[in-house]
Amino acid sequence: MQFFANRDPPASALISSYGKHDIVWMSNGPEWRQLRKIFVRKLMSSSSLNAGYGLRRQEVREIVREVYKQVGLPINIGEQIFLTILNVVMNMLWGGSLQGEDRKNVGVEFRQVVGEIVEMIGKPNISDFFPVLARFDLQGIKSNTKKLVSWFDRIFDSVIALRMDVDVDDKSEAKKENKESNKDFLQFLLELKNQGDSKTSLSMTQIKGLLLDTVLGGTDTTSTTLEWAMAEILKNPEIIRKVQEELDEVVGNDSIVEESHIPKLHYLNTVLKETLRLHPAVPLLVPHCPSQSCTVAGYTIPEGSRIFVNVWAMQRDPKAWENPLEFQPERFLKEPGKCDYQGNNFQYLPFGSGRRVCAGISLAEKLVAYVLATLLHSFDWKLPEGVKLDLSDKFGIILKKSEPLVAIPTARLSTPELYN
Ligand code: HEM
Repeated sequence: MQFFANRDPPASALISSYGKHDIVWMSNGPEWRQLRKIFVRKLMSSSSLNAGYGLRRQEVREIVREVYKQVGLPINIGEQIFLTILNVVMNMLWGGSLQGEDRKNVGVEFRQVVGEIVEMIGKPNISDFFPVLARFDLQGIKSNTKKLVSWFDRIFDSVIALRMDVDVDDKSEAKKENKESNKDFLQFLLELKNQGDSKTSLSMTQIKGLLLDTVLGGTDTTSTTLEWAMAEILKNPEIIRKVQEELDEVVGNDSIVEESHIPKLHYLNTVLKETLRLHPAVPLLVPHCPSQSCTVAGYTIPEGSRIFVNVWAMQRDPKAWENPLEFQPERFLKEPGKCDYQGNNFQYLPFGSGRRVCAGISLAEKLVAYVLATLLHSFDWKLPEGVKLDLSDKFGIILKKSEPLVAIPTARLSTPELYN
């Protein structure tokens, strides 16, 4: 329903969206359509995703090398996965990634700042419920969010300044040609800013809004989903056996997983669907806001209300799902077409539905499956001695595990060269 395509950002999100100059929080209208079109066409089209495979592959090989170095030791899986996803996202945005010591040190700081911003956006804020109190910022949510966003702002300023410097210095034909074929998202956005007409031009604020959307929307969601998937798999030895059997059949244990294998990994794909059913990364979606009063199932929804769609509860509803609390990937094998990620079935909406459906589904689907397949194909996993698996969650706009998942990897491929 198009009435529901609006947003009503809380005070914290007004800051993290540079004043609604981004895709996630901007109201439905021509400016939002333009930003979303740029994002989807430039970053999420099949040709862009195919062109970016080399970079994703490089980062996935890096996590394999990192984990291999720590075989036999307990590792924080969510942290490792976050660093990989962050590098993939940064590569797409401005062609940079964190390597060596920075991968760990700066990457961990990034994770902390992303986590804190997400926490500020999800935290109930008195200023949102009683606008007369907004200027007092009683819980310090606005001032905290400002501090966190300025951390990102400094990074964006420095990559943008560097890019502009390079542009001024370097106008040679060869370099221009090279740049044309390797244009990353930032380059494309800066060109739109400089060359676009009044309809297509972008402001610097919108550019930063798009960068922050991609970092915030793309990293914590995907890495949290992967951490849940690994936790559910570790709890169910029969599931890990089936996934590895399929991997050995499709990939073989003298070879490495490639993204082209993913469509053939039917069982693994159902494991991901089931993970997103029980642990939807964004359990209440991003709040919607009807642009006019309307009636839904006999209830009047007044214009301007803030609507939370509880997909967490819908995806556990016993009227819609058999044994809803059990992790049973097979349920998706019975009717493979029944639940897609586009929100066509209202019992299953992990990415939302309609106009404001997640703009990053095509990347999320590829990346999550590729990382999970690689981790389970390259390693066996077990919990440290005496540790009990904890599957409780922590409320927030992103539904995270309350305790980080720590597990011990063992190598399972035929030769050490496959870990290079
Ligand atoms: C498993 C991973 C992911 C999940 C579960 C997820 C889920 C969601 C959900 C539920 C929404 C809100 C939909 C609504 O309000 O109806 C959303 C919006 C959005 N997501 Fe994702 N997401 C994921 C990954 C990504 C990635 C990788 C990116 C980009 C790199 C991304 C970018 C966005 C953007 C830009 C929006 C705002 C769309 C709009 O308001 O028009 N997401 N996502």
